[in-house]
Amino acid sequence: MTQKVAVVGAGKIGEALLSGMIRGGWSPSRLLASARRPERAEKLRVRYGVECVSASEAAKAADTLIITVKPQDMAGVMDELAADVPAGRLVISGAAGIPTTFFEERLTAGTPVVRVMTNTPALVDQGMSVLSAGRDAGETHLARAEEIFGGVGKTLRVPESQQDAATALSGSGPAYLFYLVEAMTDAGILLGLPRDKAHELIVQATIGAATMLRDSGEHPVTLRENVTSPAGTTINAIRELENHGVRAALLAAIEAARDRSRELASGRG
Ligand SMILES: NC(=O)C1=CN([C@@H]2O[C@H](COP(=O)(O)OP(=O)(O)OC[C@H]3O[C@@H](n4cnc5c(N)ncnc54)[C@H](O)[C@@H]3O)[C@@H](O)[C@H]2O)C=CC1
Ligand SMILES: O=C(O)[C@@H]1CCC=N1
Repeated sequence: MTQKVAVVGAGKIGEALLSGMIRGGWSPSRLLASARRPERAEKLRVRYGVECVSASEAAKAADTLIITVKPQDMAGVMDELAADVPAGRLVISGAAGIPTTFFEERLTAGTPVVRVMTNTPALVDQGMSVLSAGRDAGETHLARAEEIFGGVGKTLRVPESQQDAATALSGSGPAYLFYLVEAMTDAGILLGLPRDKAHELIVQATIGAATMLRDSGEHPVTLRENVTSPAGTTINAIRELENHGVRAALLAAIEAARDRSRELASGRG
């Protein structure tokens, strides 16, 4: 396949994708990157052997153009490159909130657009990428996006109406889990453990629990019940979590993330 893929906005997510594609066997000669800062471009060149060009050059050369700039920068980038995207090329947006119509309105009529919400575990090939087709994108375009994002983890197709919810759950999800690990490590400190030991205990418990969630086929409630002995230690902790409204806090937090995604869509930066 001679397809060329360009990543415009090679920050955290853009770099995760580029590095994942290279780990997955893509030749750097089939990849292009566009970064705003020259030192960033140089770093990508040295680290991955990927050629760095302007956004508009990337748009002209790529069969598939992936745009991973911040939602607030998306209008500016599209002003810069939309006219340079040849008809029929695939445009993939990795931005939170921004709907496919935003791109369709700015690109040549009929340009296929796919919206993807990935997450930072893509850096370790454990990403979760949620894909939706825009008006003019079909099976081949979704399959091409899946080929790229599937190299750095799992993919799932959803209707675009579910993208803001997916963003709140799996896009932001790693941050909530890191936050929990951080708070649980503090709890270890409170109980007198050294920080490095508390960290190690929680990280391994997290990896073990995540593996069970993925591989055991059991419902999370069953897995939790299996830990929770009658008159044991765990139920005391669960009572405190309920007393402090942790479940309600998570519902409210994830709803707030969904709402922010909607705000970004309406241009409220
Ligand atoms: N960080 C995360 O966990 C996730 C982020 N996203 C989405 O990915 C997108 C990127 O997020 P991050 O990678 O975290 O941000 P970032 O700030 O690390 O990367 C964005 C990059 O785009 C570059 N950029 C801005 N304008 C440019 C232009 N005109 N030409 C070339 N490069 C330009 C910036 O210099 C920066 O390096 C956002 O839209 C965000 O909503 C999606 C899923 C997860
Ligand atoms: O916080 C954000 O806006 C981005 C989108 C999902 C994860 N990080």
